[in-house]
Amino acid sequence: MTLDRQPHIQLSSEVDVDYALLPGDPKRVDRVKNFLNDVQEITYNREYKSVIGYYKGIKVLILSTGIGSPSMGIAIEELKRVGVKCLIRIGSSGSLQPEVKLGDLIIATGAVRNEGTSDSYIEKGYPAFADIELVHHIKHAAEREKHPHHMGVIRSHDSFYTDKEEEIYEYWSKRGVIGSDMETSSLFVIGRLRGMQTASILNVVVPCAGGLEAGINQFVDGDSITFEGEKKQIIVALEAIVSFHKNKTKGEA
Ligand SMILES: O=P(O)(O)O[C@H]1O[C@H](CO)[C@@H](O)[C@H]1O
Ligand SMILES: O=c1cc[nH]c(=O)[nH]1
Repeated sequence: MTLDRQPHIQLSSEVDVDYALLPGDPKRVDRVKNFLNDVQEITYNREYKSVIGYYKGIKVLILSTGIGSPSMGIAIEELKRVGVKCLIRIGSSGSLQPEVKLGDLIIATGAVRNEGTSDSYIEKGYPAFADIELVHHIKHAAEREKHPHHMGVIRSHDSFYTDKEEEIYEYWSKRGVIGSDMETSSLFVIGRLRGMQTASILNVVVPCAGGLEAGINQFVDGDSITFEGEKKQIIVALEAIVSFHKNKTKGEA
């Protein structure tokens, strides 16, 4: 794989794939493998681990993007250069509303741009919002799975441990924001600017009332509720790709 090999993700256009799932954690890439056929491990450079496989006959790339928006931004740019068209983040998140429970899924329709990476591209007035067509397919897939899910605006941030975290969470919670992560807003903004279709499905691993460290530690240790949420998030993302693809290619045959 040397032709136009990208410096960080270490992939080239030889991957020849339209769809990518983007977890943050490289370990999640291995867990997605269980849902795919004909899996091929491709690269592992820095935080970027990639595999390719097939789900119901459709070729899908899984690439981890690490923690935070700078590494997400790099991944998007390099994926664009190798020809990927459609990106779905499968991330973990905190809840900002009591009805959004551990292991529930959040389908982000938009995201508050509290990260700095998208600012290096375009002024804050530019909205971070998901591709409506993809969201439609994700919503229907989540309904078919009968898994609790919530649609709404989330907040993407750059830090966990400032002196104002409680105030910040309360501020956005009161304004109806339902969850928080670190990459969704940059995915929506940079992806849109580069003409890609993007969406984000988040598995809630930190409860609304707090307990950040405990929540993330339990998820790392394989807590059953949040691991079930992760499985559902993977199935929903893959099923959404299948129906999106069918709809796109309808009438082409
Ligand atoms: O589990 P992932 O997808 O990495 O997502 C969340 O987890 C990390 C922080 O613990 C951040 O990347 C955040 O967005
Ligand atoms: O607030 C939170 C909780 C979990 N993960 C995040 O990125 N943010």
